Amino acid sequence: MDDEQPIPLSPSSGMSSPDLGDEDDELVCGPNAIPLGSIRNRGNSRDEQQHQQQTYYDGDRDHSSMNRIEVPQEVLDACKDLNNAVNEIAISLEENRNLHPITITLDDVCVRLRDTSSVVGKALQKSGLIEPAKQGKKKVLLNNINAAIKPGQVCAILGGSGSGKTTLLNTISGRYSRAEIKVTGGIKFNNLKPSPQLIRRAVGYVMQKDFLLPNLTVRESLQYSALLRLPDSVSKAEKMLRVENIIKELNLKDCADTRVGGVGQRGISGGEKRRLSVGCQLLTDPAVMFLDEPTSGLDSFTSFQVIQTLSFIARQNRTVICTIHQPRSDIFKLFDQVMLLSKGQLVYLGPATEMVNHFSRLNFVCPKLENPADYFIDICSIDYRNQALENASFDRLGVLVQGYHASKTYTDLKEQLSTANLSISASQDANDDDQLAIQLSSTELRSSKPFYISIPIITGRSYKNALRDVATSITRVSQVVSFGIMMALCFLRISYDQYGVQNRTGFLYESLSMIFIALLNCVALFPTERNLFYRERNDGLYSTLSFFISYLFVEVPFNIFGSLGYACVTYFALGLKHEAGSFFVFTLVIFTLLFAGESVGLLVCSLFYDVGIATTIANVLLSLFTILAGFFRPTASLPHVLRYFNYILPTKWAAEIISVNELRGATFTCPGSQSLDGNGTICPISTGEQVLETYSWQDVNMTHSILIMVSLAIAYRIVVYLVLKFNRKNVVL
Ligand SMILES: Nc1ncnc2c1ncn2[C@@H]1O[C@H](COP(=O)(O)OP(=O)(O)OP(=O)(O)O)[C@@H](O)[C@H]1O
Repeated sequence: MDDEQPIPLSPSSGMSSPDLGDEDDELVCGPNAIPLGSIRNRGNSRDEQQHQQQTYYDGDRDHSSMNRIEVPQEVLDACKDLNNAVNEIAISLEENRNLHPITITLDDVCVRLRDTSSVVGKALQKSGLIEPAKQGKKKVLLNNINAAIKPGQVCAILGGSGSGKTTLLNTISGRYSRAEIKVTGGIKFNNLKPSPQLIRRAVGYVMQKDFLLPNLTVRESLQYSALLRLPDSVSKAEKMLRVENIIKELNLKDCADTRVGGVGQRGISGGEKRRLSVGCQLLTDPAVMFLDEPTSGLDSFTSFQVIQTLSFIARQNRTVICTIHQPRSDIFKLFDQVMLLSKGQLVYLGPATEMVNHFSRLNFVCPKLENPADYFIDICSIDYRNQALENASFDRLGVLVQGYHASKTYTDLKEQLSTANLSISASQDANDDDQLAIQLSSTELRSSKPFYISIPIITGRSYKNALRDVATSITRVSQVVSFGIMMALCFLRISYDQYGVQNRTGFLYESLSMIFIALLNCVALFPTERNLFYRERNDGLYSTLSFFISYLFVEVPFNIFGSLGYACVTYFALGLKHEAGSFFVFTLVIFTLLFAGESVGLLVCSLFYDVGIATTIANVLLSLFTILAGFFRPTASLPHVLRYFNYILPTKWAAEIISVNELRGATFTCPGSQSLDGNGTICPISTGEQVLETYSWQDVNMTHSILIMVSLAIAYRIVVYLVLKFNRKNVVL
């Protein structure tokens, strides 16, 4: 490996930008002095390294003297020392980089959907009232897959839509729900049968979609990823060095300090995003990499570059498996092995270069000018346009599968698998996990970081991402404050006459809208963080609790600023009760409403992946929250079911607290026509208690209600935590 020559990552990289091993683009002094890739490419001789440094320094001195700038000898010495230290780390990292090659074998692997229909569902299906669910049919997703996938090669899983590519990739990488899917047969890594949990911790998996934080740069994304993925035994300097190395190896140098970008925000290109996602996984130097549709959504040139990158990383003794829809012909040539699937069956597994001959032997000759990948996928696909075409395509598939089973490639493979089987136990053994773990390097096996380490990292990352987006951050706080300004303009200087009664209750009711504002904010901002969290939790980087607490750390300050801003703007402009205690209670209620609204937002976003569905459901819920708060219909007059429901609404408690807070002890006048007697003596409402009585709030115990409101807000958040932790159904893998 040490003698490997660099492979240009793109056709252009060799021309316009320097190659991986290019001397000129390396810094001599600084944290990224000698990237690992370039050391490997040059060989590991320290003398050679020192010689190169000396040459550079000599050159530098000449240059300095040309410009008549005297660099003090101590500075040069210090620089040299620093550089040597960095090189020492780089060389030791490289020497420790001991990738253990992994061969993956699949032995009669079958994947079926479990019957997860409920008792009611089954009864309805039986009665014919509803269509039988796919699960109810125990659908076979993959049928008797046998394979051996070797290191140092790119194995591409090809097939039409729905042929089972992603299912196969997820099955091999241990990313499936046991409750939904039943896997039989042997999935072995170096003839060991590790548990899906160990596989998930050991392999790199790049999903179809890139989940990255839009306001971080490429370098920062990798740095945070390194801090989360690499074990604490690796020093921070080493982690950063790995990042620089990945930037270089994946040709991300030009965009290293560019923000990733997101919806409506310019950032790096789609291909660079893909490479960044690959880079995040490569940080732990995994011996096995899985990639689901790494070229999806990319133009053909960028797709080519991405597959070239995969070819490059596979040559570092890695086992690289990717699914791909329809590769163009020059991409097809980059694959070493191809697995062709149709309807969950293996139609071919072998070298890409052998495919044309194999299918020709079966009388399926690829036309000269046609892309072989297109041709092979076409002949395997099932044509459902009419019964005759469907039957014909199933017959053709039968011939292709039989032809593959009769081929020498298949016979050799079966022989290889049966020999391997003799030496291992048929069932998964805990020992296999231990043995495979020994074969993997210490950095390769990811383990969940304790919360006291992960929380500061995730929180720092979220803050950076949130504060960089100045417009969103300002909007987040100013939305609440702006609403306060609007309220202040509408209800400016509320008097203590009869109009003041209505204006007060109107303003207090409107203040409950805080719950909506928080919800809308959450639905707009949380999904990006959630998707990254799902991905990183799947990678086993940290726990739900760490994410949950770090989200609180980011959210609570925004809510504090927002509630204080709203209270300051409205309280004095409207002339509400001039008491410090009342101001504090009002602010606390607003804060709790924001917190509860955010909880509802988090809850629906955790339950429903689709933002549209989440928003609709949350809006319906929140309308109920405000309608049932008590301003329209007192709790006591509600039907029984709604009354109990009412008790678990923070808005009910918030409404009575802010009303009692403002109205208890208040007195109202009724000048002139506002009075019942016409001369201002008998007022329709003369005390705040009278107003409270109309809502049945006259006996409210403030301490009691505040405690319930705060407890409910906390309880909502705990429900959010439990849903985030246990509901993994909508998690996109
Ligand atoms: N959890 C599941 N529940 C129901 N059906 C499933 C499930 N997982 C996979 N399938 C079905 O299995 C088949 C294979 O799906 P898979 O996603 O593996 O196909 P694919 O080849 O990756 O397709 P595409 O290229 O369109 O992504 C499809 O018919 C799909 O509907």
